[in-house]
Amino acid sequence: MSGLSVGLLGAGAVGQAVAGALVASGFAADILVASRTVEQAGALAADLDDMRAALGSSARPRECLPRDLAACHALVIAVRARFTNANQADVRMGGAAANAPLLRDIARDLVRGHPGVVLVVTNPVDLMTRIVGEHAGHDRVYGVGSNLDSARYRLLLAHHWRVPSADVRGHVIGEHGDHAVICASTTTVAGHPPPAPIPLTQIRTALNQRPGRISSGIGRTRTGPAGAVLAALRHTLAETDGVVELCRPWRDGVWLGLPIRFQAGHPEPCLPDLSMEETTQLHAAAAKLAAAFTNLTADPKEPRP
Ligand SMILES: NC(=O)c1ccc[n+]([C@@H]2O[C@H](COP(=O)([O-])OP(=O)(O)OC[C@H]3O[C@@H](n4cnc5c(N)ncnc54)[C@H](O)[C@@H]3O)[C@@H](O)[C@H]2O)c1
Repeated sequence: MSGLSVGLLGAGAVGQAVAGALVASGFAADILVASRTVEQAGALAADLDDMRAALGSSARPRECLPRDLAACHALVIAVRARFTNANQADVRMGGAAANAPLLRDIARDLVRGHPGVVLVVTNPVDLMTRIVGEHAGHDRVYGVGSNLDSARYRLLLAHHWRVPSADVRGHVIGEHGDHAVICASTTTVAGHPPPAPIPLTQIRTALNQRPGRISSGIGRTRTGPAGAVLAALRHTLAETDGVVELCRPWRDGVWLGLPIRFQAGHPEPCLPDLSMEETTQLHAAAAKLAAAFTNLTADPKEPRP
């Protein structure tokens, strides 16, 4: 058990799964939960306490007000504004207008001056992470999403080739959404080029359909994202060295998913060599995110930082 404290804002599906993973893994000593209401936060803290007692874990979960998250080593933002998502395609973008003002307020009230790492989960995560990073003027803000896409990609390929998923190396970068870029040209299996061409269309379709398939069966995706948050915490808080795909600033101020190499918590982007097609796709993702961000900030309700 480390002496780390992790603050969680948002006690919904993802927040619950992240909190459960934190208690079960023993990653953090203190787990602080805040949400839209103190009742929600208190209910999750009580449920986590039951888990802690059943497991004999020494983690200390407790509810708090959002302002009490200010001193945590890491703050995980998994809130979602109330809205109905009418998007059939580009589903994550459907939350942009509703979530942006909420994230801007959180950036101003909680993230500005926060001493620790800040992980943003709220979708569309590349836009929301940029809002938080820019409005707070905080340089340790990361968005979680491309590492989940990458984990799913490696898993799908491992199933396809019937190899252990740990043998598959490869990244999904760019947007955590419809403009995700599969880095097929640098994907390897057990350190070698793939045994056969990657069935890109099939894999892309499976990646696109996976969240919807999970949500239609169990309501929301939750434990997959929780795993991605925990992996991000381990790297950003210097518990593990290695590469993880997270949303960070790229070119011209655009934030998108990139492989980041962490050494003792220090981040260094490490973009692999891209084929011409992958380069074109990454630029298209950046152009889409830049335009979407401009649209959001052009809204008079969403002033520029
Ligand atoms: N980046 C990823 O990989 C990924 C994966 C899954 C979900 N998500 C996103 O994460 C977000 C959360 O998803 P969910 O399924 O947990 O949603 P949810 O609706 O189940 O939970 C959202 C929680 O946020 C709380 N909340 C709302 N406004 C708040 C405020 N002002 N202060 C504090 N808490 C507030 C709500 O009370 C609720 O508990 C969504 O935007 C979702 O799209 C991202």
